[in-house]
Amino acid sequence: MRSPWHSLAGGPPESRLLASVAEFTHHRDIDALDHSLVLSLAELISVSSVTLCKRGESLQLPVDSIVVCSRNAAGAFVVEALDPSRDGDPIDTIVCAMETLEAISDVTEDGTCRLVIPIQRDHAAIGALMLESEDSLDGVRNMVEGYARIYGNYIALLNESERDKLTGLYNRRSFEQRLQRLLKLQRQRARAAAKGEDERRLPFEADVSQIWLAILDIDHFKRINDTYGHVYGDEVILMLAQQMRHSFRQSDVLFRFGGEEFVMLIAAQDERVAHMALDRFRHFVAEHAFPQVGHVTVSIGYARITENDYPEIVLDRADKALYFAKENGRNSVHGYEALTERGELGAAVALGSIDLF
Ligand SMILES: Nc1nc2c(ncn2[C@@H]2O[C@H](COP(=O)(O)OP(=O)(O)OP(=O)(O)O)[C@@H](O)[C@H]2O)c(=O)[nH]1
Repeated sequence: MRSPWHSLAGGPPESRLLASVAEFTHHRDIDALDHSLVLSLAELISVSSVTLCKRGESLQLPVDSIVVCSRNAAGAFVVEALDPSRDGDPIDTIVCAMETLEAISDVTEDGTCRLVIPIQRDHAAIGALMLESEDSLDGVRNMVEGYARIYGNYIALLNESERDKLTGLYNRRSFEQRLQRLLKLQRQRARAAAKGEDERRLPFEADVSQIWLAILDIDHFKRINDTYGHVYGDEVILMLAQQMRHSFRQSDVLFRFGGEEFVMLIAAQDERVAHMALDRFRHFVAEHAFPQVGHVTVSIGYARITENDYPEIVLDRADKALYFAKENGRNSVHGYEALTERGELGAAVALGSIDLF
C-alpha cells in the first residue's frame, strides 16, 4: 500500500505538519481560512480532493458552503467554491457525518477511498472535511481529526470577533463580508435556477432573487435610558435582538451596528414581501411589554441591494427612509424605492444620521 503522505522534501511529517497548521491559521478572514485549510491538507496528504462543507442554519439548506481543492488537468491544485444547494452523494454522506458526529470511512462504487470527519463545536457539527483518494486514508485519520479540531476552535475565535458582545448579533465590522457572502449565495441560487435544475433540489428560498437592507432604530431610546437607566436600556436592546432572531428567517442576517441601531439583510421576492416581514416585526415590538419599561416602538427604513450597488449608498438610502419614518410619527416602516416613486424624498430630506464607512 502506498503511503498517504506526499514525499516530504522539507523534513519529517511533524515539521511539515506544523508549518501547514501555521499557514492556514494565519488567516483572519473566514473565506481565506477555508481556502487555505483545504489546500494545506491537499498538499500534505496524497489525495485526489479535499472538501470542506459548512453547516447551513436551516433544514432546507443543510450545507451553507462547499469549498473543494482538487487537481486540474495540468496536475496543479485548484480551490473552488461549489453551489451548496446540491444534494445526493457525497453531500448526503457529509450531512450524515455532521448529524451523527461520527467519522465515516468508505469506498465508493468506483473504488475511491473516502474519509469524512465532522468538525465540532460545543457538541454540534459546524461542518465536515471530506478527503478522497485512490489509496486508503486510514493512516491519516487522526491527523485530519486534529485539523478539524484546530479549525473548529479557530473558527469559534473568528466568529467571536464578528459578534456584538451584548446581543450576540453580528457586529458592524463583519457587515461587508456577510453582505458579499449573501449576495454570492443569491447569485449561485439564481444561476442554479436559470440552469433549470430540478426545483426540489433547491431550498425553499430558491425563488428569492432580491436582498433588502433594513435599518432599525428604537424610538426615543434616550428617554428610556434617562427614565429607567442604562441597565434597563441595555435590557431592551438585548430583548429586541432576541425577538429579531425569532421573527426573521435564519437565513436573514442580523447586525447590531451600535447603540440602538440594527441592520438586517433580508431575502424576499419583492418589496411587498420585504415590507410585510419588517412591518410584522415592528408590530410585534409595539405590542410587547418590556419588563419595567413597558411599550417600546421602532422605526425601520429599507432599500433594495444588488451586487452592483455600493453598500454605503444603499445604507444611506435605507437611512433616508428611516429618517422619513422618524420625521413622520415613528413606529413605522418605509422603503426608499416606494418613497422615491411617490416623490416623498425630495432634496429637502437631509442625509440621515448613520455614519457611512
Ligand atoms: N443603554 C444603552 N444606551 C445606549 C447605548 N448606545 C447608545 N445609547 C443611547 O441611545 C440614545 C440614542 O438617542 P438618540 O440618538 O438621541 O435618539 P432617540 O432618543 O432614540 O430618538 P429617536 O431616534 O429620534 O427616536 C442615547 O441616549 C445614547 O446614549 C447602549 O449600548 N446602551
